[in-house]
Amino acid sequence: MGDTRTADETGQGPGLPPVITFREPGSFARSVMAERHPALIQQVRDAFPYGPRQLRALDALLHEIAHGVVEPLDHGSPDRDLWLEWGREHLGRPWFDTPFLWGESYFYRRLLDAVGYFGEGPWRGVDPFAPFKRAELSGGTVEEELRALDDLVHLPAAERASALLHASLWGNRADLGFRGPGGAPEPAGGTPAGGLVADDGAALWSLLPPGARATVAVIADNTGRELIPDLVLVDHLLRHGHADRVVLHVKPGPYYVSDAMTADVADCVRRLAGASGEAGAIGGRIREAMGAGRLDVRAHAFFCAPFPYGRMPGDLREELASAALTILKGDLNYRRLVGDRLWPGTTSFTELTAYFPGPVAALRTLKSDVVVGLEPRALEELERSGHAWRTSGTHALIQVRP
Ligand SMILES: O=P(O)(O)OC[C@@]1(O)O[C@H](CO)[C@@H](O)[C@@H]1O
Repeated sequence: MGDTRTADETGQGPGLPPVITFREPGSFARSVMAERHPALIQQVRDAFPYGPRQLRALDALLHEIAHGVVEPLDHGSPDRDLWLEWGREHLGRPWFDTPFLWGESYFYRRLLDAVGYFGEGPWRGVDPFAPFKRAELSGGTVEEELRALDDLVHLPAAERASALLHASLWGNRADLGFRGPGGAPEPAGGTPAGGLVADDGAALWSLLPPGARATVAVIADNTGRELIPDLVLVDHLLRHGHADRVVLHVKPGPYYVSDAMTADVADCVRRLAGASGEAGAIGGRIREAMGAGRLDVRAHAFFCAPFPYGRMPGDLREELASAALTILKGDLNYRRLVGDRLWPGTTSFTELTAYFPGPVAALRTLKSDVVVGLEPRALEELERSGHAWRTSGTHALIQVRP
């Protein structure tokens, strides 16, 4: 069957670089659908004593991805109609023909259907990724990272601020979806292996002068080893007057394995508050800030939608417009911010994000092909390195559009 979709429907409009799909043999996106997703289905299958219904549904999803076409959500799924609309151009086609962003999002939504997350049965509301999140939170690496906070207490404020910003940035490297079979190995802990390919850290701090009574929005990404340093940074912003109020935006449901939901925020705050030393003190202050409404948690449905931020609904746009700065964490948020396309690396970050309702800072380790805003010389050097710098999580960036 020929492709009868219009340029608009495929996202391959004139003048724009192609939208990334799973089609390209050897591409990173293809490896996600061909290897990472099947491995994840297996991991979830192994982590729970599911009944025959869930097991059959997981096997069917696995088979559908490899051999079938994209099927709609189950009858009775609360958002079936919404996804019928969102998937108008993709349902009934092979999974590998869908855009990377849409197909990946829909995969996670289908996984939730398969395990009965929205169903009427006993598995309703049981996060299929909870065992992985829990193991990370109680592991030795988090323990070490919490203890390391004691070393920062005596640093001058500016140095501490910079260290905490970088901890939040590199926390994005600790991504549960990024490990295990089908995922690139997590770079060894400790110091980052690569460097920053862009560093607008100074511009970020200049947008948050102490005492400005600003609201800062943080669009969170992963829980655990990423959300903990995010919360530590939030504490610093509130404590040192860089922000008067912080709104932490999390996902309304399980997504991309380790993405933070409200329950995960609660677990991370509990983990911090239960620790000794500086970590415990930060945990106590975060609890207090939440109780006083100085740290608000929101879980807007759009954060699990398969679209770039250019399509954000009016209420979210209005909310972000009122922030002095939106800090946007992680790789997927970056893809959604600039558009999941094969942009030339030197495309202007400022121009691509001009639509965003207010000043925005992207904090992201590089874990997919999309990157913009690089200096031509830096890009040349990276390309010459022969290293998988775009996808391996060894490099990171801080990009700001004031
Ligand atoms: O948004 P995050 O947590 O930084 O990264 C999510 C991620 O691991 O998932 C996708 C592949 O599954 C990639 O685009 C990206 O690297």
